Amino acid sequence: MGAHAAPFVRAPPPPTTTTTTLLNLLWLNLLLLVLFFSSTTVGDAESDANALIKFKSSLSNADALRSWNINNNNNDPKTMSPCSGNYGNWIGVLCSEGYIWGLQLENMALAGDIDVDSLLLLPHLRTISFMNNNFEGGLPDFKKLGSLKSLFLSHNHFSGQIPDDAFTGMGSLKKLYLSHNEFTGTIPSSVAHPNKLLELRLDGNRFTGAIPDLQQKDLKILNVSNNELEGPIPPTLAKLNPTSFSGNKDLCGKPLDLECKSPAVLSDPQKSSPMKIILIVICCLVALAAIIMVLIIYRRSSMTPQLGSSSSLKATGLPVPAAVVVAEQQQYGSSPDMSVSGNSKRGDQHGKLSFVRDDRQRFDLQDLLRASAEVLGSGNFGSSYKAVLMDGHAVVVKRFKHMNNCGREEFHEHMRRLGRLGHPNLLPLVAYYYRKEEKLLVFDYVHHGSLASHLHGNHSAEQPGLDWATRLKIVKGVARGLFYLHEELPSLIVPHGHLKSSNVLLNESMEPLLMDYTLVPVVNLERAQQIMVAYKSPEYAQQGRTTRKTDVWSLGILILEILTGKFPANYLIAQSGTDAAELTSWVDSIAKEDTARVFDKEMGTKNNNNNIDGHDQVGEMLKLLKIGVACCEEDAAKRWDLKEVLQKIEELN
Ligand SMILES: Nc1ncnc2c1ncn2[C@@H]1O[C@H](COP(=O)(O)OP(=O)(O)OP(=O)(O)O)[C@@H](O)[C@H]1O
Repeated sequence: MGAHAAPFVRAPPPPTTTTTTLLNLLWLNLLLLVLFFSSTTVGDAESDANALIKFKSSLSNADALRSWNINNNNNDPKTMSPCSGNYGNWIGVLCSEGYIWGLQLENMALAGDIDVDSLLLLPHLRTISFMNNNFEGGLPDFKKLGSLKSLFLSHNHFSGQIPDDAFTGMGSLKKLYLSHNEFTGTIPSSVAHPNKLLELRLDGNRFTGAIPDLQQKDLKILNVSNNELEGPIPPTLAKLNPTSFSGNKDLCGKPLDLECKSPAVLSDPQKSSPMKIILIVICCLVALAAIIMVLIIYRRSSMTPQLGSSSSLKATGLPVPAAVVVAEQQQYGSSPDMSVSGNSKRGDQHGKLSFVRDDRQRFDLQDLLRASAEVLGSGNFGSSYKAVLMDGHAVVVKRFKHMNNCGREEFHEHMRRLGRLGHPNLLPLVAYYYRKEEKLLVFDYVHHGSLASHLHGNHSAEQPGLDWATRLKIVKGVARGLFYLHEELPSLIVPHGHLKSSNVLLNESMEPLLMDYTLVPVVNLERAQQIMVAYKSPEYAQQGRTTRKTDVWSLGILILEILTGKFPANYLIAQSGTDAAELTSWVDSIAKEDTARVFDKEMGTKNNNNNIDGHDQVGEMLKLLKIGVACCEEDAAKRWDLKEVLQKIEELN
């Protein structure tokens, strides 16, 4: 018997008085420790819950916060506490390891007072979003929350002058969104204080005066458009996009094409007043002409019958664009009901789309339905339509039919979570519409089509075959987008879940954009198991489970498809829930293939001798092939993790 097994077989010697005392002390300490920890966790949860209840009590319309309730009807201790680990039991509460780190109370028609003092009782709170509500009055005193990292207050009715020191001491603030409120007066100079500021949005208010001298080096997004600002743009902002400054009274300097007048001219009232009067008269005339034009256009459009209204307008519903009806009739043989009833209780009332992004122009379902539309295709979840809005902007509306097991709040929450994501290789969600039986998700239209069509479609001058450099760029972009999803969504087992070549779109510079990502939590499980790529993985086939490495496996299949130009066998049999064995043998056949024949001929093969970059192209292609095969390792435990895969892909030339 091994030495360390001895205590279990040999009876311990009778304890002496000293050992008994020591043992008792040890037990006491242990007990105290356990009591201390349990009391702090319970205590924390309790005080967090109380803080939130206090916060809620100052709101005047908090119907949406019904789940914020300590005396929960069913007395379920889990839902009586705001957090369980990383999961928020109460709506809009973002949790990490049992602590509240964020409040995301958007689109909830909230109004009343924002009681910042009660939020002070949440020591881990770092991000607050009250976007798209009905809050009014002056800016609450958020500077009390000195460790806040993000503050999103856009699309409310906050008004009045913001105190100049409103953001003093908020050294950790990275994102500040105050767009589309009714703030007046000058922009507080304290916005220049948070030196970590990355994003500042003040557009759509009535700020006057000059833009303060923002010195933040890392400022990535600044938008002060559509205010009443004037004067020179600080030189530190000269490299930003001119649209960030458009729609103001009298801004000048770079990046605008307007030179600033010399101070002498500006300060001489004698010289400037006649000029000003002439300008004001011209502006009034232009505004009058514009109003008349708008009225004429409005009258005309209201007299024109709506497209498709006769075929599908229901008592509470909305019409379908005629183009869609015709296209769908051709596709299905009959016209499916595309009308969307507006009988829900909240943000989606009256056919309203819920926007998850602040940087997009708003439109509603009516605009979509009035738009010229075309059916793009019919996927496994439903159909996708392209709609060109009145301003020429093209969007894609995707109908999802297999999400009806997902509750309203769960869905809203998930969509808001998707709305927070932002990466150059992710197709961003713009807006969504919730109805029990079907959901609409709105994305930007991407002109260059999908990777699948580039790899397997007919090639022409407009769409030539993809060369090696482009394929490598695509692989890198896909891996980066996927890694970002994994980093941002640590609590999800399969952050993408449906990675395949038809779900990778290409923009005009051939950068890949991932789409149909992060849908596993809202798609009905049965449907997900039938069609989603994650459920075709070897681990799901063998053990009935997916893991964090399941997306790595899908990436492997995609890499092999990109390199060989061959379509993975079992995707051809859509919806059949085929077993993973087919894909495994597809991978095996590629791994065993003669290297001279395995690569898609269309990408050409250059070696050291004729490659101007001095890179051995075939050598690099072989390295990527090895990475692809390694990602497809059947045993998930042995499979590389995504970080490792990304590192290896980034090393390729
Ligand atoms: N935002 C977009 N821009 C351009 N084309 C798009 C966009 N979204 C989808 N498409 C195209 O519309 C077609 C239908 O897409 P959809 O996502 O409905 O089906 P799928 O990707 O083929 O299958 P699945 O439902 O399994 O994802 C595809 O050809 C796709 O490339």
